[in-house]
Amino acid sequence: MKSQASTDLFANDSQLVKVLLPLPLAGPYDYRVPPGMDVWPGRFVRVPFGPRRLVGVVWGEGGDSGLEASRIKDLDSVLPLPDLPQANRDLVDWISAYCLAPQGAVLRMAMSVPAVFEPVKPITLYEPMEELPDIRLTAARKRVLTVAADGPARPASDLARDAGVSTGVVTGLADAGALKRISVAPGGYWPQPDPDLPGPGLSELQSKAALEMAEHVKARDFSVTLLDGVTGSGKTEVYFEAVAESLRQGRQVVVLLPEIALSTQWLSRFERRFGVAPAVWHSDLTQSKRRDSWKAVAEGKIQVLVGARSALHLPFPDLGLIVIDEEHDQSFKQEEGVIYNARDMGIVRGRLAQCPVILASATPSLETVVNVREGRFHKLELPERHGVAELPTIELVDILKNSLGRQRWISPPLETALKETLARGEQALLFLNRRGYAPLTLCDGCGHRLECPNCSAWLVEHRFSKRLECHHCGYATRKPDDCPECGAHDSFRACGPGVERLAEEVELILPEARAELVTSDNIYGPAAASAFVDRVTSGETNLIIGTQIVAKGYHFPKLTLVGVVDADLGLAGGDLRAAERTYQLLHQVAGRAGREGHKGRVLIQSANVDSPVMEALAKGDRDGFLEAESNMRELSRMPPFGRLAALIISGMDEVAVDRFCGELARKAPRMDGVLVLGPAPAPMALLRGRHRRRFLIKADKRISLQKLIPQWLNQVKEPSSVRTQIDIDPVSFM
Ligand SMILES: Nc1ncnc2c1ncn2[C@@H]1O[C@H](COP(=O)(O)OP(=O)(O)OP(=O)(O)O)[C@@H](O)[C@H]1O
Ligand SMILES: [Zn+2]
Repeated sequence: MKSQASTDLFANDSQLVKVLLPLPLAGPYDYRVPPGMDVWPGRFVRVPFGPRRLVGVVWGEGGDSGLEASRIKDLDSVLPLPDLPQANRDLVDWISAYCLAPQGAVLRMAMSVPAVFEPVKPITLYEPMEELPDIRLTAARKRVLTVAADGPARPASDLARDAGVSTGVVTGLADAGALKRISVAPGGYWPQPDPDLPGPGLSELQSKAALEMAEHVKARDFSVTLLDGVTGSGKTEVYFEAVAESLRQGRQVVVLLPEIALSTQWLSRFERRFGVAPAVWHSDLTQSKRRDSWKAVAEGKIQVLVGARSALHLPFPDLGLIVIDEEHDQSFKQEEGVIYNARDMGIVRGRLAQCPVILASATPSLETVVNVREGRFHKLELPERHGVAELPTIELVDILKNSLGRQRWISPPLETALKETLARGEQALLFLNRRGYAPLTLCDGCGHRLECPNCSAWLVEHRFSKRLECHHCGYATRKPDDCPECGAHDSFRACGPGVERLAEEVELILPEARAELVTSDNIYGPAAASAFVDRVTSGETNLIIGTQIVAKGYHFPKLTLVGVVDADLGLAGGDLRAAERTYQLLHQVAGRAGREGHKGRVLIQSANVDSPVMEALAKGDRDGFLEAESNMRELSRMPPFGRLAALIISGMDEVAVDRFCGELARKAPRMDGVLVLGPAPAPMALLRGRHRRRFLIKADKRISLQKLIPQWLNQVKEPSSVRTQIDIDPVSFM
């Protein structure tokens, strides 16, 4: 096989290569390179696979598969695409080995856009003629010509939109010879961000942090830096300077953000700093947009891309910087398919690509804090809010003492604070991390609870959509008139609050408030998110009632009060990180208050006001809290001081699942430094109709779970009706 650099021809024309296909297969397959075809590792190739033709990636030299020569098939063709870069291929191998996922399943994440690999139809663009023919010019036509005059060749639809005319006007101008038609391969238009536009004047501390990060970028070497700054300290503005430095170096940047589809304020801030919007990557994009973006990344035309965790797998040929914003966020963990953590794999990607990684957070994860403490990561601190803004005061409201009225969830102190805030013309946020009207509906007659038929979960009432929904599998049904258990009529009672029910209470106590519900049910894409931002900024909305989607990132100058309705919600499950996560979420949401000029106030309603997490929140003692958490984890040898993995065994046939679990339990590794817990029914013992059992494997740091687990699983044959999922470093214990 030829390497990209060398052009030596092999004497043997029938050389073999390994090709990895984006299928959940263990490894690559051998193929023969037909005479005259030129391939090397990283090339995208089309190959026969059974009756199908599939696109895969040349992974290396073949020939050790032991297959008979006659059974090895020829490569079909080479695709006219840039190579999948070495760092991406290394990342596939790394994730596969670390997460114990089939290589092909990992590759599929890098090839998630099928349209990239299909032949493309050219599209027509329009640009002005050098000389205008003598034609009749209507106002509409003039507008189109003005728009076309400044800018690149564009599709008719773009010109029509910018000129405020129909596309017919554009094509009419082309027919009349006033615009030139050019036919090009689709690819989109990628304006380049300008690093040298004047940024905001940074404070001394901000500049110091920015300079240091820029130095890491200049070094063109792997490093990890935690940008640890309080909410509203300007972390974004500061890491933008590292982005600017990478742009000056002519190298690409990827920024991972949770909930990118909702981050309209981030996008406009980027545009203010760099003159143009960045490329974005998330699941809301159309197929053609995804195809264009994928290709533009591969061709180096996209300089800065911001996206959800899947952006990590895009084929950046020359990555100069990786930023992981809100690094502590649990949504970086992918829980389906290949189970991996994009924060951790982002760091691996940085090492493989030899580029710096910046982690930004006001509430860094314990893992990251320990990595800083042990000297593996650098740390830069921004201990103050930008400008005159101060951190808000945080008060706990003991709901055991401030008894709530029947069917009421807003305590008297919170009610008073809300009234005062709105009366001053300021804004408030009521936070309750629960969608819908009520989390539980039960029959007053017999106590029967409405449950999902496919999951171990209660059905959640949604009054606006007039349905009962399962938040785990999406099952939805109308609320029955009669109890299916005892037949009582109209006997259902809603138990507990969701945000919809809170909105009802707000209407009762604050009828004048201009309240708005913000949950993933009503704000689900960029357009809805930016309309929401506009309503708050303009003051049309003065009271936000929202779930965790409003907890982070937003910056509303007049928002001065945050009320947390039920601070204990996240503590219920009691898993390893329940307290840490609660701290992070509540601190983030508290951080929305008082971000500009007006002092902020936060009221946290809890039945556990004496718990360490609530006390730490009220005192603003993040480091003390983390220290105590860290000590506890160290004592119990839990991550990051020990290793943890979970096995989730599931299937439709409960007996088969239990039998398989029993066999696994008998073969479970018994050795020093390893503890296997389970099998136990998962908290979600039934999910989408599948019965689920869990094993937890806890081990000392010196032990490789990547060796131990396959050795264990290989001793027991998995029945075809059962599925085993491996979750290394689990964050969800459901
Ligand atoms: N030097 C500066 N000059 C002007 N505006 C600034 C400066 N630094 C920060 N800001 C503004 O202050 C606000 C808060 O900054 P930013 O959102 O970057 O903070 P953050 O640290 O990311 O906060 P959070 O963690 O709460 O999201 C933004 O509106 C930002 O534009
Ligand atoms: Zn369900």
